[in-house]
Amino acid sequence: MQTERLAQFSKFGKKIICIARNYLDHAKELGNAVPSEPVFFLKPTTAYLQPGAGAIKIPPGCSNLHFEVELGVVIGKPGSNIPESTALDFVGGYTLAIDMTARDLQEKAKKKGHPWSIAKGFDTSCPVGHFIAKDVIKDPSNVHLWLRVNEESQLRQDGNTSDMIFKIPTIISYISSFMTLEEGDLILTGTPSGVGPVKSGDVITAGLAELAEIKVPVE
Ligand SMILES: O=C([O-])CC(=O)C(=O)O
Ligand SMILES: [Mg+2]
Repeated sequence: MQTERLAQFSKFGKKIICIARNYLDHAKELGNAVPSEPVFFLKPTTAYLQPGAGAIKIPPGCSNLHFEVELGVVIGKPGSNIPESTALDFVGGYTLAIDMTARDLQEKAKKKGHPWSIAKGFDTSCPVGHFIAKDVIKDPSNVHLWLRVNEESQLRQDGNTSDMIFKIPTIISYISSFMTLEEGDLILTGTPSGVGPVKSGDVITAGLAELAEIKVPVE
């Protein structure tokens, strides 16, 4: 049964494709230009940190590790050159994901024009929640995304997918014009503002409205 197979998306290891700068406030907070078409990068599947599977491990040489809470879209069937009009048919479900980023290593790479592979793709850089069946999220372009550090009363990230610059159909259509999407691929749709650093001993709690919540320690 497809739902059972998709529920294992983070174990059968397909692509993790991440959209960058998809929220105006986040592009601004890091001083980045607002993109005129989607910008994306990849994480290896070894970046997955399964729910409850332990801690985020700070990569070597990183002293500024940032969290980025994001809505993850799990692809349900293969496709390439997918038109926007049918793109949502390729969505198999959703998940909550954190795009952990070694911000200092990313800044260094940006300055040199180097790829972001280490900054974004180190082991444990993609903590995920459980699979959320497609019909549970009726409107993926209106979902509350939030993130808290430790027991702080103030949320660090408190956004809504309604603020995405490029919506899910555009993202799927654009990616699939270059790369065939496969069942079990995960697309991270970008982070809202409020990204910031965590250190060893912190605990990140993040959620998608009341639909999903994950608690991940940093080590
Ligand atoms: O590192 C960044 O700011 C790009 C990114 O992943 C995002 O916007 O979600
Ligand atoms: Mg991100």
